[in-house]
Parts: sequence; C-alpha cells; structure tokens
Amino acid sequence: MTTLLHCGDAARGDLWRAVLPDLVPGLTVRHWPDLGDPSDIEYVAAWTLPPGLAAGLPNLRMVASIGAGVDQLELATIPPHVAVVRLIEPDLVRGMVEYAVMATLMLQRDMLGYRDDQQARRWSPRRRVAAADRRVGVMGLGAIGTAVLDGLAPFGFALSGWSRSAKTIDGVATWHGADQITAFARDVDILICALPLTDETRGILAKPLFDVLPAGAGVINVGRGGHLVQDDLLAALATGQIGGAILDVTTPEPLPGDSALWHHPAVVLTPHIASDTVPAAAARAMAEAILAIQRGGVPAGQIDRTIGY
Ligand SMILES: O=C(O)C(=O)CO
Repeated sequence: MTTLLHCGDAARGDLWRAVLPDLVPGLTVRHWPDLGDPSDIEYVAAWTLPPGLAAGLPNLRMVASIGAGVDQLELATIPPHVAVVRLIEPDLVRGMVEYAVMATLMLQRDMLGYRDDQQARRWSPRRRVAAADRRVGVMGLGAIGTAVLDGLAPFGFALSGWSRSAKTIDGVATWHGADQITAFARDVDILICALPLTDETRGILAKPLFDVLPAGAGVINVGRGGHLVQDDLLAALATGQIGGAILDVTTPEPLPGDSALWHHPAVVLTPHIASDTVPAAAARAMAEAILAIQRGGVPAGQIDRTIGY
C-alpha cells in the first residue's frame, strides 16, 4: 500500500484524503496521529514534523514541507536518504509578492512616518522620492525572490539581488556569495530578505550588514525570524542607521509580549502571514512530487540536503 501521512490542519487533511487518490492512483492518505502500520508510509507532508516521526518510518521516501521553507522540519531529524521537498505553489508565491511589494511601498512612501504623524495629529507632508531614485535589493533569488523582483519591476525601482550562487536576471544587478555582500548592500535603500534559513544565512540581518547599508535604509523580512538579530536591529533603529523595518517573521513565534519590537514606532510587525499554502493547489503539487518519485525522478522543489535548501 502506498501511503501519504498528512500532519497538520485537519480540514486540509480531509481535502487531501478526498482529492489525492484521484491524482495518484493507488495512494492512501492518512492523517496524523492515525499512523496505521508505519511501514506503509512512504510520504509525509507536514509544516513541522511530530518529534521522532521520520526516523520511525522504515519505508519513508519523501518528506514534503507544506510551505516554501523547510528549516522548520528540522532536517537533522530526517534520515539522509529521504528526499525533502518544498511545496511551492503559485498562490503562495503570489502572497509573498503582494506582501513584499506592499512593504516596499510602505517604506518608499514613508507610511511609518505618516502613521506617527497621524497619532500625533501632525499634518506634515514630505517630498515624495520617486521609485526610480530608490534602490531595492532582494536577498535570496529562488522562486520567491525572483517573483518579488518581477512584482517590483513595474514601479521603476532600481533593483538588485544577492544569492549564495551566481544568478542572472534581466534588469537586475546581481551579486553572489559572502565576498559580494558588501558591494550589494552599500547600494540598497530597501532591503528585502527572502532567503531560506540555513547555517549560512542564520543571523545574516545583523550589525555588519546594517552598517554597510546607506544610513536610514529600510529592512523587510519575509524569510525567517532566525535571519534577524533583533538586538542589532533595535540598536540600528536607535541610531537611525536603519530607518524602518517591516517584519513578518520573528524568533520565537509568537513574539513574546515584552519584545521591544511590538511598540517600536519604526517597526511594522505581522504574525507570519505574508503568505500561506492553498490546500487544493498544494494537493496538486504534492501529487506531482509523489509521481516524480514513483517515476524515479527528482520532484520540483527537492532540496539539496548538503546545503539545506
Ligand atoms: O511557506 C513558507 O515557508 C512561509 O513561511 C510562508 O509565509
């Protein structure tokens, strides 16, 4: 019996149980914690894995993240021969683009400053800076980062991007690797982090990077809370080196009530809502991944276990 174990939202589990067997002939879908015979389970889909689950499934072939990131699966708990796949579907990418464009425009149009003015009943118009005079840099040039750059292009921003390995994107100045991060960052007025969280990128949004950005730069984090060193951000906001931050992700989540980020006038905080996975679309992506494995192929979105994304 070929079985997928779905972990997480029960409504999505029910939908998947109804639709996936039509997309993958012979597939049975079980919903955690109904494991049945663990040796039936070849595929697991989860946002986070129940502790010890992956190691206890002798015939496991693939773990799929229900989302674009995989770090929350705790890759070290998944045996190395098991394929790990990110389930990126178009609606999830669209949500990320919407959020990143909204956040960029908020910083571009000084909405954080006008929010303050409104609270103080201050009528204080400021000169608009044209988008063409603002440099927006995206860190992470995978499916999400490149879609964000596409979404920003019509506004006329000067666009750049930085990634681990070299990428070429029309109309975007691209940089790569640790050696080029300074050259990238010194010309970025609004920095968007869309990186995967790996050992290399953890804590990358920190003082050394903030110090290189032009004074007053804005920071947007749609990656993971672990990318940001919160104390360094607060210090950079205090000196004005960073002018504003829009954060959709924090460490930990939920953000504790006593965090200074909650009430900071130069911070907009949202509870990891930039995007989400649409269950029906994710079922199709899941089916394609299983069919690829069954054909002996590599599913779209399979990560390189050696680099963690
Ligand atoms: O899909 C993911 O990994 C997300 O965090 C969506 O915001």
